[in-house]
Amino acid sequence: MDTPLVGSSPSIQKIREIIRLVSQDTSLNVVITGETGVGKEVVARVLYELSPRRKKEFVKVNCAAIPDTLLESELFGVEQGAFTGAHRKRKGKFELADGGVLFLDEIGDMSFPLQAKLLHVLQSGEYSRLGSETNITSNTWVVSATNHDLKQRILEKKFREDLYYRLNMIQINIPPLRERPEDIPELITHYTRHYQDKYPDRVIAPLSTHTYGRLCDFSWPGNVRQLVSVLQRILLIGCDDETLSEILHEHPAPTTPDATPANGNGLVEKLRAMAADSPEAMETFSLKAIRKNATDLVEKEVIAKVLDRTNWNRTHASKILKISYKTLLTKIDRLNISEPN
Ligand SMILES: Nc1ncnc2c1ncn2[C@@H]1O[C@H](COP(=O)(O)OP(=O)(O)OP(=O)(O)O)[C@@H](O)[C@H]1O
Repeated sequence: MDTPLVGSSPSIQKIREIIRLVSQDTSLNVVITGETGVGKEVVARVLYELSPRRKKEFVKVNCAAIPDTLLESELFGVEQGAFTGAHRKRKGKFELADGGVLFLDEIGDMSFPLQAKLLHVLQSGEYSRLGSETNITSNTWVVSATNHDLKQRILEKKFREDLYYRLNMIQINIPPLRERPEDIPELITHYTRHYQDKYPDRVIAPLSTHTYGRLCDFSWPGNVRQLVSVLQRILLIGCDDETLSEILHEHPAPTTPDATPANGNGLVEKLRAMAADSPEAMETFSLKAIRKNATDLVEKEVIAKVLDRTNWNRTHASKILKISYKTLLTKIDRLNISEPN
């Protein structure tokens, strides 16, 4: 098998078992959920590689990356002369994935009108190229992935409930890496070997015990993708302790659009609490004042975290925050951030 699904935490073992069962019955559409970088595409590829469909194509479409007008022709293809510029017939991804797997990544971002068209294909088992009347029978296994909470999107009227049930016959949820830290050592071993094989001419020193410990203890907001990229950097370029602190924290946290208080900053909760403490104050707040308060709350949390991680080394903290030393001191003072005793 080409794609490794590394890990032996209980959740990865359970996912392996689901994959083993589902890959034998490819009439059931699958939705894979989880934060960005947890391995949704890895799971989709393993499903494909274990299924009888592995002899045909695995075709990936990123529904968020392609503008809506193009996505339709990308999925269903175009007949010659269908519109100005359609000089020749072009097969769509459905057709290319015939007998194989169509992996619809970021399905939660597909537009509502296109969702209706996709639903029609899944219900009727047929589609036609743009500009053509001829129906083509669809024989693809549709595996989708999203980091949205699709049920929430349904409530917000951004995702069709009927399509949800068509796509989501089986759901595989991959927990974030911070909830399965026992997978980290295995991932480190796997990817260290991977880079040693990939760069046979380079001397790749094993990680020091200290660095290994830091990687195992980190919370990995960008999940396995972040771990792999940090590890690659350490193995190929090397990295002292201070630089490691910087690179661990320069990665943006994942975007979890529908998740409750993102990344633990709890901002919304805090604003709610402020309102509960003083409903009158909240009522008289201008939007501008709310925005200012929100910014201050976020800034205070971020600065305090960075200062904590740098042991209150203000020079280092200002570099990480990309502000001048002087601005940092002003903010510490204004936001009332105090050094722990
Ligand atoms: N269990 C795993 N075993 C081995 N490699 C993994 C695993 N999970 C993720 N990876 C690696 O991490 C990186 C990101 O994985 P992948 O693209 O599958 O994540 P994703 O959840 O689909 O991300 P996104 O939501 O951003 O598309 C890839 O390099 C992939 O090979």
